[in-house]
Amino acid sequence: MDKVKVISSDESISELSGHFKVIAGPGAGKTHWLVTHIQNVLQNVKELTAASKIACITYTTVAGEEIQKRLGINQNKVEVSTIHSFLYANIVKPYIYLLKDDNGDMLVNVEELDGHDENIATKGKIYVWQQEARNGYLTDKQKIKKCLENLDWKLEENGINLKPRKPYLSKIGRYSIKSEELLIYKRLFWKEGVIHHEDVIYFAYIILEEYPLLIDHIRSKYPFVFLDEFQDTNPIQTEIIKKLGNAGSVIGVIGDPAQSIYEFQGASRQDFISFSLPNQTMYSIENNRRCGSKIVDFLNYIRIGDELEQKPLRDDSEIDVYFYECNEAGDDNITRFHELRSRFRLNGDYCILARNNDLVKQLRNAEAEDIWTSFNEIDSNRERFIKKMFTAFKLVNDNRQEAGVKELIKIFKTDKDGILKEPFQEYQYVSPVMKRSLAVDLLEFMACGMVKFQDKSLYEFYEALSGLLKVKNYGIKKITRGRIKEFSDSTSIKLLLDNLILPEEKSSEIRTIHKAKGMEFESVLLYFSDNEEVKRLISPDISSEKDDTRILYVALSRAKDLLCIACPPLDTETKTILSSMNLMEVDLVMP
Ligand SMILES: Nc1ncnc2c1ncn2[C@@H]1O[C@H](COP(=O)(O)OP(=O)(O)OP(=O)(O)O)[C@@H](O)[C@H]1O
Repeated sequence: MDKVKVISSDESISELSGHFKVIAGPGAGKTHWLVTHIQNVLQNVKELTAASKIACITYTTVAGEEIQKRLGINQNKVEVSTIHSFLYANIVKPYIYLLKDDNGDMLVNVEELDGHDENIATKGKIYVWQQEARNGYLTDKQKIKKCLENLDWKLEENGINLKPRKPYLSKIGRYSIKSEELLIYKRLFWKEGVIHHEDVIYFAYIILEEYPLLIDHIRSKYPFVFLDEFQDTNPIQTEIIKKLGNAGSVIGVIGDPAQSIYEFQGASRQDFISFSLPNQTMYSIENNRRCGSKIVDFLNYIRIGDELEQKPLRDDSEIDVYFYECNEAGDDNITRFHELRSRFRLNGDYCILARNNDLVKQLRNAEAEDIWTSFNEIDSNRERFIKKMFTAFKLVNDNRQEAGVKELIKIFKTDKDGILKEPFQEYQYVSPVMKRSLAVDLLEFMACGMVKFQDKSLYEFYEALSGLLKVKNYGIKKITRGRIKEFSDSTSIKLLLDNLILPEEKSSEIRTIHKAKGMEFESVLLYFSDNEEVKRLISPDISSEKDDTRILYVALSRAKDLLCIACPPLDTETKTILSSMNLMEVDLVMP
């Protein structure tokens, strides 16, 4: 095995022109190290020319924004982006026109292509698909929808195949949906210029396979490519990065195998562990600068069996790890966590974490029913339009102004001549500059009016919006009758906002564990909905093929000072075991 050099997050490495891999646990300072390393490369290497840049790939846009901020927003020699944005901008957008279908036509409608989007299996889409795939004998529409909305590309020995994320999803009654049929579904979207998030990686791979000379072009544009959170890379992405490395770019990957939590998207901790390029140097950072010492001890217990044991560096935080019992998600359970925070005079940021979106909704007291799916079923154009508006509103509330404006600009979807699409009225032209100006107007409209609209209906909001756009000489189609009228009359703005959970949220206090990846909070409450989670806490398996223990580990390691776990009712034996693990029960110690 390669020799691993132990470094600290303050330590620069001297070899700047070779491939490297850094393995470090939570709170080790990986981001801090990466930013320093980039600065080091900028100052000291000669491979960077006027025409080339460092690519810094982060897992989320929020993480990228943080790195960009630390580098300085004017730092234009570094391109910070997610892997999807990087591959889209450098490979897919400029070269997808090269890919042809069996008839020699372009595989994707390039004129309509505008970023990537969800592939929502509406009733209309399923109908057209069944006509084209001649599989009208499949009757369970719910199952069909679930399968079509869970497709992903898998790298297998015979190439890349399109499959549902779980094999059982392709079983509809006594039939199985075949992969050719799934491709027909994808092509329906591609013909409209809509490519899915996962299609970006697929297309990038296929383009580079068919046109290998392009790799040299990308290598010369990006002589250095650094990837953070590489434990969650998917195999196709890994292959693309290897191609770049073998072509001559210096590849540096950073991550923690114990925090690999995207198995459902094809990531595996083993891929990170075995990722290797010629003469790659391995480093590890063993310190934990984030968490108090008792939390680090507890994290080491969960990580047992792994090579890395963390050393706590903070000597100013010695709060125990706590647990308490609760019946179900609700305000009461959260109140006890806040009591504990005030007992320790912790009034900084906090986060309440749960395993999935349904639990998050319960904890937020939001409706579990998916109101946005119903909206989409009834009127997908208006749903897209309103969803993007509300997403932008939430982004701005999260202090992400530029991301909010970008999101809003997307509601002005046009054809190649700049003519707006539904729900805008026909024959209205909009220029790119005008789109931005309208986006800013809409943001202002929401910033000033959203509080007043909270309890109003979607219909009233839409009417007010229509009035605003009219003043700017743009019209959206009126809602007059039918199911959309009923839906918009009976749905409040508050309900829509509460049920809109963004893929990345910076400031929401209650979120899924996956959305807390890479973040830290003064206090963390981890909410367990069933006893299986407690069993996992007692008998963790960090190296398992399944992600469960690692998801738990990611959650626990977000806490800087206070870590508390809310469990379902426990039997005496379990409580005794938890105490022997140095977990303190809140009721017993609270006054
Ligand atoms: N050299 C350093 N000096 C002072 N503080 C540091 C240093 N390195 C990191 N930190 C602080 O330690 C904390 C953890 O750092 P960071 O978020 O980079 O960890 P990480 O390794 O990316 O963790 P995770 O894997 O959990 O995302 C942050 O609050 C960061 O500001």
